[in-house]
Order: sequence, then C-alpha cells, then structure tokens
Amino acid sequence: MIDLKEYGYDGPLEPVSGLLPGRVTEQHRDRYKAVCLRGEVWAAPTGSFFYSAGQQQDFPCVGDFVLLQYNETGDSRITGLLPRRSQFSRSDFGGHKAEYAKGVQQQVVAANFDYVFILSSLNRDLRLSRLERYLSAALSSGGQPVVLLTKADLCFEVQPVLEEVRLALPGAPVYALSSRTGAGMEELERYLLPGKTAVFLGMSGVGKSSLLNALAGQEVMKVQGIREDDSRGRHTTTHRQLFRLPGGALVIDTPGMRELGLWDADEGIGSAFSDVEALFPLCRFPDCRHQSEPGCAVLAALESGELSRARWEQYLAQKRENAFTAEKSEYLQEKRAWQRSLSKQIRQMKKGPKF
Ligand SMILES: Nc1nc2c(ncn2[C@@H]2O[C@H](COP(=O)(O)OP(=O)(O)OP(=O)(O)O)[C@@H](O)[C@H]2O)c(=O)[nH]1
Ligand SMILES: [Zn+2]
Repeated sequence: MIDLKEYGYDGPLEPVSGLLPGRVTEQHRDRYKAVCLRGEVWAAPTGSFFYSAGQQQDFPCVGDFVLLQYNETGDSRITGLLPRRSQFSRSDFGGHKAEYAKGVQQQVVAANFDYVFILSSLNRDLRLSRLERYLSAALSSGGQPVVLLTKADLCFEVQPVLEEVRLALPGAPVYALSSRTGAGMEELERYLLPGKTAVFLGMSGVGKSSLLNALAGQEVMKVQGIREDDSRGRHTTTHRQLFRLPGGALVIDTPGMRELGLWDADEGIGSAFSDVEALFPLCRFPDCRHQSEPGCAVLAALESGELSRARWEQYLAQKRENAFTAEKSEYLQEKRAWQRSLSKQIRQMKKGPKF
C-alpha cells in the first residue's frame, strides 16, 4: 500500500468510478511506471487516450498525476491526466535548429514540481545572463525558483559573489553550497519537505548528480569523470526519474530535464575571453595549439604574466565543457531523429483502420 499523499497528491484518494489516482515515476519507450494505492505498477495509455491526445504534450510525463485502471495481472491502463500545476517542456528538435521550427512539437518532460533548483557552479565563470534565462524559464514553468551556487569549496570568496547574484536576481532566493563538504546544504531543508517535489536545472557539469547523491545519501546518479565510457546509456539504465529522498521529498531528474540544461552552451565564450582569443592571431603558426610551439603568443603572454595561468586554464576548461556539450547535443539530435520516426509511426497507427 502506498499513500499517494506522500507522492505529493492532494486530490481525493478514493477511487473515482473504479479508477485509481497515481503518479508517473518513470517514462519508458511506450510504457510508464507509476505509483498508486496498490503499489508500483507498469502502465500504458489506453487506446482511446492515444486517440484523443493529439499533441505530444497531452501524453503523460514523469511527475504527472494520472487516473489508472488498475490491473492485477498485467499493465494497468492510463485513462486520463489530471491537470498539471507546473511543467517544463522542450521543443522536440531542441532550440538550436531554427530551420526546423515549423511543426516542432512541445514535449512535456516534467510536471507537478513545487521547486526549480537552478544550479550554477561557483568555480567556472558564473554568467548572470544565463542565470536570468533559467530563472524566467523556471518562473513560467509554474514552479518556484531557488538558485544554488554549487562547488562553494572551490571558490575563494563566496560571500561577495553570493551578494552580487542576490542583487542581480531579486526574484529568487540564492544560496551557496558544496556537495563535497556539505557546506550550505542545510539551506535546502526548508524546501525538501515530505511530499514536495523539486527539479534541477543547470548546465552539464554544475554538479546536479553530486548534489542529488549527497541529498539521497547514496549514489542515485553517476557523477562525471567516472562514467566517461558509458555517458550515452546512463540515463536509461542507471537511475530512477522520480524518487524520494530519505526525508520524504521528491526529486524529478529526467533526461529531458538534463537536455534543458544544454541551453546557451556555446553562447558568449568568445566574448567572455576576448582578451585570450586576441592572442591567437599573434602566434607564428596559424594552427598553433599553444602548447610548445615556437613563437606562440599565448605561451609568451603566460611567461610575461600578461595572461594569468588561472585565466588560461579557465578558458581551456570552458572549451572542454563546450566540446563535451557539443558531443552531447549530437547524440541528442540522433535521439530526436529516432523520436521523430517513432511519432510518425504513432501518427500512422492512429490514421490506420480502427477496430
Ligand atoms: N569540488 C567540488 N566538486 C564538485 C562538487 N559538486 C560536483 N563536483 C564535481 O563536478 C563534476 C561534475 O559533477 P556532476 O555532479 O556530474 O555534474 P552534473 O551537473 O550532474 O553533470 P551532467 O550529468 O552532465 O548534467 C564532477 O567531477 C564532480 O566531482 C562540489 O561541491 N565541490
Ligand atoms: Zn600559440
């Protein structure tokens, strides 16, 4: 027996005309896992649900409250969606390819969360414009934004940065924390209450997995660095998409939410490091890799102190992060192509003969 209230449900608990309310915890290719009074079940939308749900956003997603026709012996049936109080969606082809804009469908990737934790790392250059963008996305999702500046242990002076961000973003509470040392983590207790649901938003590498693991007290997510070889498969195999923390709060962490973190990945690096990139044309060789080449302007600037080693390393780290996200978005495009073909199949199925 599961008390659905513990999963954030606040509607009537008694079955309505034989249907049980439930909450979607995992989304698979064509089935869902959900929790309901009778426990954890596999469920799939009924044929009539498919037929009436014309748009992708009408299909269930992780976090949705649904009505279930409970089936003791096989998959339960999802017969309806309860109204969402908050949602994040993304266009099916990502924000990058404007030429595909026509016919792009919205796909809801998470629903019914109370808080949107927006993460940004204190050790990389913190971009307020990016934070602002995440913030307005969070506000329009219907969730309450909370800004978390991560990796505080890597930042020499947290307080001035924290104050600057607070000034710039008066619309949201801002905290600094470190999942490594645990500093600042207690600030989250006021949000992570039993039955409350949070989602995490932030660029790859800001420490979402590390924070989730720290909150869960165990490894629910693989952290970057030890998963390089299997980064492609990890979301489908290694973690649950809606899960409860030991204190009873709920966290949604879907691949779709992670993809939202790719926004702006390649924006603004050149301009933030124009002083560094201005050196490149001064190198003797046009294809200089700035490692050991004779006549390298970067090495000379490092030698003379004109360019600090810290700033150069920051630049390289940014470039690496970008290469990493670029690789990821390639993978996402492949995945989207696959999803497109799938939704085409579904459309054709729907057009086909009815029985
Ligand atoms: N020093 C320090 N390092 C951290 C902290 N949190 C995360 N890291 C490191 O930052 C790197 C990225 O952390 P992840 O937790 O994998 O980041 P992520 O946001 O989940 O990344 P994606 O899964 O790609 O979205 C890892 O090498 C972590 O060990 C922290 O509080 N302090
Ligand atoms: Zn050079």
